[in-house]
Amino acid sequence: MCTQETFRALDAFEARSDDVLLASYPKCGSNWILHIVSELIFAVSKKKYACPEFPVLECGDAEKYQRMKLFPSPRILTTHLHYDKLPQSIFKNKAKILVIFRNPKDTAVSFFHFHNDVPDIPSYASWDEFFRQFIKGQVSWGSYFDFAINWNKHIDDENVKFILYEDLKENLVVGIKQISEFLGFSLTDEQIETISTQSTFLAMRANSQETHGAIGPFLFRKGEVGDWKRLFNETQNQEMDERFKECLAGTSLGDKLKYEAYCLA
Ligand SMILES: Nc1ncnc2c1ncn2[C@@H]1O[C@H](COP(=O)(O)OS(=O)(=O)O)[C@@H](OP(=O)(O)O)[C@H]1O
Repeated sequence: MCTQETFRALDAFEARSDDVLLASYPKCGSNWILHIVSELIFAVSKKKYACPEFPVLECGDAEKYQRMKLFPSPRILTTHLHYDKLPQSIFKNKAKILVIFRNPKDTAVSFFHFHNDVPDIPSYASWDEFFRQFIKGQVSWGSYFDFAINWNKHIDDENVKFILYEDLKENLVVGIKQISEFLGFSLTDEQIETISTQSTFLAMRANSQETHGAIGPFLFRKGEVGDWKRLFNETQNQEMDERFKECLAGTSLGDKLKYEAYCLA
């Protein structure tokens, strides 16, 4: 899905100031935010947002970026690339960036199920095997913690807004309002309510075959906070807690992730 040619071509990708980039480690909720931002754009422009390309910026053939030059604005781009691998034009041209984070334990569990549920991607022998690789950062798109450490340095950057999956679960209306304000949109409370109703897990899962094809039900699997409790054993909990402490405790992002609330049993 990410060839060397595509990566080389990506370096020359020309971002626009009205592009919206959704940056996240895999399984942190990028399809959720993509849906919300698409609906916000629809509410303000009355034009259904349709992306003719697979939305993940780094996936696809090397000619993809040429074709993308023809897309009307605003374009929504998603990426799982680490900060230092993003094309420079995103920063130079001041595209808006939403960075989506989710607690590392639920992220790992979601990632494991995705690998083992979806027929066309490699599966792991067991959860224990996946956990070992996840902690070492030897999974697709690398280490969750490296991704987080890099983004933590940019949490206060202009044109960047961090969103927490768990905050959205707690209060979707407030979350959508914040995203809308960050993007400079002005919507009524009623419009925000409508988008919120269409963006719940149940609503998105019910539509998932239509919106995402056969992969839909795997992508919209459970949508819960705390699912990690079913898979993590005591040693794995300790290992993840240690890693969090080493990498993120006391940082701005570490505080924002509310690890105590969401990751301690
Ligand atoms: N509306 C809504 N509400 C709550 N949770 C939601 C929603 N939409 C997607 N999800 C959950 O997000 C997880 C998938 O993350 P991504 O979309 O980032 O996956 S991917 O990396 O692009 O494959 C995956 O998490 P798990 O269910 O825990 O596996 C999805 O269910």
